[in-house]
Amino acid sequence: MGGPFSDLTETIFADKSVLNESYQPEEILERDEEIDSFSHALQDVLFGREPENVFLYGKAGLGKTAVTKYMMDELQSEVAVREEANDLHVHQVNCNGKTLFMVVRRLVNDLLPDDASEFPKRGLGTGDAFDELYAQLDRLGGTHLIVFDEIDHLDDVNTLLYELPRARSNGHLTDSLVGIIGISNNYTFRQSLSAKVKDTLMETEISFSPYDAGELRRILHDRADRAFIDGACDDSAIAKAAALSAQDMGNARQAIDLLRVGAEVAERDGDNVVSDDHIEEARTLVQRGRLRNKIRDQTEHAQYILETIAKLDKRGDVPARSKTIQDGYERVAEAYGASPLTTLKSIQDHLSDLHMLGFLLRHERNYGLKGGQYYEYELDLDPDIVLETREEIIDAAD
Ligand SMILES: Nc1ncnc2c1ncn2[C@@H]1O[C@H](COP(=O)(O)OP(=O)(O)OP(=O)(O)O)[C@@H](O)[C@H]1O
Repeated sequence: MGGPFSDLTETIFADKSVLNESYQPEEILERDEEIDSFSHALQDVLFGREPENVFLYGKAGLGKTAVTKYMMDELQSEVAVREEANDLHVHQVNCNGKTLFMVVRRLVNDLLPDDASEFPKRGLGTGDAFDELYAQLDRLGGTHLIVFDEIDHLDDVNTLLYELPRARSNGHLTDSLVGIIGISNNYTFRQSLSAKVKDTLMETEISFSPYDAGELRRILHDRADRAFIDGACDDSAIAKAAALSAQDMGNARQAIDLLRVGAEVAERDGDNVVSDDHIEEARTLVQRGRLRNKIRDQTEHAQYILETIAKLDKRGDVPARSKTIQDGYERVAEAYGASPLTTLKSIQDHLSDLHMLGFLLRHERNYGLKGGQYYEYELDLDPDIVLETREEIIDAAD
């Protein structure tokens, strides 16, 4: 008798890692113009001059990170064979959830020699961290490109963008050159900068637009050729994954996810070719996965409220008024041993946030002759997803 794995003799994958999030494609497709502007902005690096600052804008999954990584690798190889070019150092920091001090400190710690002690978390200020950063950049010398991912999340971004580009002219840097690469999902980021920074920040802006179905098809074909053994993926499956993602934000990450999950479904079913049907099933699974993550990201009380509305939904008691939801919410919170928020207003604020985030539908009602209005709410997603996700969270906490 065979064990649980003994039936698994065949696989449709030649190299499944090609479909992983961490895979860096050797070739970037369909982004020639963006790569062109990027090379222009950075060309000074090859001549030992200070590069322009570069800001990349675009929604999720449009290739900003992949293009940046590709450009940095290409620039490194080119610098290696150019006499006029300085040594090139590339540093990367994600700004999400960090203060300016934390970001500068992170850069300092990445730059410090291995045997040096870390820059302290407490006791020194942002100015000290900048001084140490300049000292380390100069110690290493050469050209430094610093990639600030999710730069729009940084508090006090104006100080960063005022300080760093001027470090040389202000005499803080003498032996090194520095260029900033900022990545942001938010197209209005530039408008939010102070006038002083806007006027003086010399930068090239590159905006990444959503991929259309044809572009996504070519990106997926290229991946599929590497990921699958010959003939293991129908062209129509690729066209379907591309079309679905093009309709929904033109996100390449989503398209690749659909292909990977579709292939897993095919494997699970013992089919040796990935077809449209597998992609269709993958669509539901990927959507559910995304919703689960979105629910997990909510605060504890917002999750209690979602759970309450899911339970009301199962009983057929929706749409429901905020007072009804509050009553149910109090029971749910207490069942988890939490003290419920006490005011109706705080529940209404949560309901309004959850509506804005797309979890809830909101219906405006009138009191009739008395005049005045109120709202009723119901879930805009399958209540089972909410209840299952809550169970998973509780099980994991046990
Ligand atoms: N033009 C492309 N050619 C090949 N692969 C691509 C291309 N664009 C995106 N990808 C792939 O799609 C996925 C998402 O791309 P990437 O991480 O670069 O997006 P992003 O714009 O940085 O999004 P986010 O803001 O969510 O980080 C990655 O796996 C990446 O390799």
